[in-house]
Amino acid sequence: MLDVKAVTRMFGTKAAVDRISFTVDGPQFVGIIGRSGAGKSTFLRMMNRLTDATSGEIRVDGRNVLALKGAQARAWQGQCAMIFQQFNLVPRMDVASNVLHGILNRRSTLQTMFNLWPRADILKALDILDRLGISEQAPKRAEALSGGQQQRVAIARALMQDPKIILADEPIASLDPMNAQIVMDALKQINVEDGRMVIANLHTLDTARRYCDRVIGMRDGRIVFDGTPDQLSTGVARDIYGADASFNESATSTAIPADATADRVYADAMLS
Ligand SMILES: Nc1ncnc2c1ncn2[C@@H]1O[C@H](COP(=O)(O)OP(=O)(O)OP(=O)(O)O)[C@@H](O)[C@H]1O
Repeated sequence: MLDVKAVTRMFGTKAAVDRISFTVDGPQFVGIIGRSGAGKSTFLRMMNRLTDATSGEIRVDGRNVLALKGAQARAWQGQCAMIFQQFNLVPRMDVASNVLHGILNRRSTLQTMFNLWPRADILKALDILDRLGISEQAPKRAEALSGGQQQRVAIARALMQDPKIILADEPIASLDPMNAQIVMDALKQINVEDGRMVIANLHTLDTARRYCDRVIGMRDGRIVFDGTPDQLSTGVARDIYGADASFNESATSTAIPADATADRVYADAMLS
């Protein structure tokens, strides 16, 4: 489904991403970890075509999305929706309109100017907000919501595009542990229930271990680990982060309570 082949991005003489290759066969939840500057954001931005690659290919269902131009590139951006650490909502606009803006590029300028949305789209937006547990926030301004709620609005806006792939660049880095867990649960739910691939840059090991099917570790633009959460030992993590023997995992933790009860509730929710 996804085939990343020798993708490189140079900034001057420095390779921010250096010939990375990997394949993902199904709709997995993939976490990318690594210290600041490892190249994680640059990779996601290339995949979404916000940044051009210097060389390489990213094939999705056989098509090299890095070669798409103009309208085709914009259509691809709709199929791999991106969510960001800082939510990127329009703060003074109501929540429902923010969600509807996910399909802005499918509408005429006139419709947009008069804020005219087809009834079916409005109902779809409300359904998505309901699914994410925030439908009662629909009429409020986005800026009036908590960070966790705003990130769920951003996820709703992404879902409005009906994307195949969701790219999440440090989606919980600005959130407290409780909201971080709610947002990660929402992403996992979308991954499992809808079969959409999620690729998330994560800054904490415990989150990667808990939510991902597969973890890719980057260091200095290269992939230095590619495996399952079980294989992500402290020694491997130390390598990825380029740390010495004093490396302490808790330094990369958001301290989301990972106790047995929370895990069980989550597993039950997934199975029901
Ligand atoms: N527009 C740019 N111009 C020049 N250098 C850049 C640019 N964007 C990124 N870089 C450099 O590329 C390297 C990778 O940056 P990138 O943001 O992808 O890393 P990251 O792993 O996402 O880190 P962080 O978690 O801090 O965002 C860094 O050395 C960064 O300084």
